Amino acid sequence: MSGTSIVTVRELRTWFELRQWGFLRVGSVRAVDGVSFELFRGEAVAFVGESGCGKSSLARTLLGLHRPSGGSVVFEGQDMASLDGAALKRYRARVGYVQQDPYGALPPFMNVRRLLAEPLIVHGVTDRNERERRIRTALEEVRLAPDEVLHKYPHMLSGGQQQRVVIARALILAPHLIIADEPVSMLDASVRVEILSLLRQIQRERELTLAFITHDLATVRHFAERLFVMYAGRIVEQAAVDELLDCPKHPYTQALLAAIADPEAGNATRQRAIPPGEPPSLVKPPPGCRFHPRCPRAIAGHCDVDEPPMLEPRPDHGAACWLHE
Ligand SMILES: Nc1ncnc2c1ncn2[C@@H]1O[C@H](COP(=O)(O)OP(=O)(O)OP(=O)(O)O)[C@@H](O)[C@H]1O
Repeated sequence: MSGTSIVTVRELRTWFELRQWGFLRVGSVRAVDGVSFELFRGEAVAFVGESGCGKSSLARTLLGLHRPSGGSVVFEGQDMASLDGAALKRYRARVGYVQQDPYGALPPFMNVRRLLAEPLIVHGVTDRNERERRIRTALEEVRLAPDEVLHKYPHMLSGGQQQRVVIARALILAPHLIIADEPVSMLDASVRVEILSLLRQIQRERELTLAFITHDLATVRHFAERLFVMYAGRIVEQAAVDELLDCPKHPYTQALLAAIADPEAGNATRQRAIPPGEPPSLVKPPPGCRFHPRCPRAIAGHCDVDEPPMLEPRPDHGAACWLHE
C-alpha cells in the first residue's frame, strides 16, 4: 500500500487501570496493547474483531478521547502526545466521529439546525449565513432535505435519518479522517446497506480516509479496501480486503470466516464452529500468542511461549502467527 500517509500508529497501548476501593491499583485492562499501522489519504479501511477485542478503545484513542498509555499516534505529521488544549481542538476538527448509537449521540433538546451549528460555533464560524450555508450543504450531502429536517428534534427522525444527521455533523468541519464505530449495528437491517453505501460514497467524493470499526466480516468486502483483524488488543492480520478474505493466513481469521454462514443455497443456515473457548482476559493475557489457547494449530513450546511478530506470508499481507515463520 502506498500514497500519502495520514495516520501512523506505532506500538500504541491504551490500558485502563483497575482500582479497588477507588485507590488501590490492582491491574490494568490492556484494551489496546502494541498496535501498529498506517492509514493513507483517500482509503477506506475496516478494523474487525469480536466484542471486547479493543476496537472501540482504539477508535477513541485515535479521536483523542483516551490518552495513549504508550506508543505514538502521528496524524498528518504531528504527534498527538504533543497537542495541548487548542491544538487538540484543531485536531478533533480534522477527525470526524460516527458513533454506534445515533440517538444517544444527538442531544435530544437540540433541533437539527442547532445540532449542526454547534461544531461550527465551537470552531469559530461566527457568520450566521455561512453557518446556514454549510449546514444545508452537509444535509444535502447525506441526502436529507434541509427544509424538511432543520426544525426537527432527534425523536422526530427515523433511526436512518438520525444516523445521517450524525454523519452530517461528522462532516461539517471538513475532516480528513472519519472514524465510524459500528455505524449501523443499532439500525434496522433495511437501512444498513444504505448508510454504509452513503459513507463510502462520501468518502470517495471527498477523498477522505474512512476507518470502519465492525464485528461484521460479511459486509466489509463492499465497504473497505483494507482490513485489520484484531484479537485481544492486538492486530493479528492485515491485508487488502479481497486478499485477506480469500486467503486468510491467521487461524483466528480462518475461524471467524468459517463461522459466517455459507451463502450457498442450501447451506444458508449452516454455522461452522468457531474454536471453542472465550477470548482471553485483557487483564492477564496468555503468554506467547494470545490466540494459542483456542488455536487448533498451536505449536506447544513455541506459540504458548513466544509472542509472534507480524510476519508476511504473502506480499503486503501480514499475519502475526508462527505458522508463517
Ligand atoms: N473506560 C474503560 N475503563 C475500563 N475498561 C474499559 C474502558 N473502556 C473499555 N474497557 C475494556 O476494554 C476492553 C476492550 O473494550 P472495547 O470496547 O474497546 O472493545 P470492542 O472490541 O470495541 O468491543 P465492543 O464491540 O463490545 O464495543 C473491554 O474489556 C472493556 O471492558
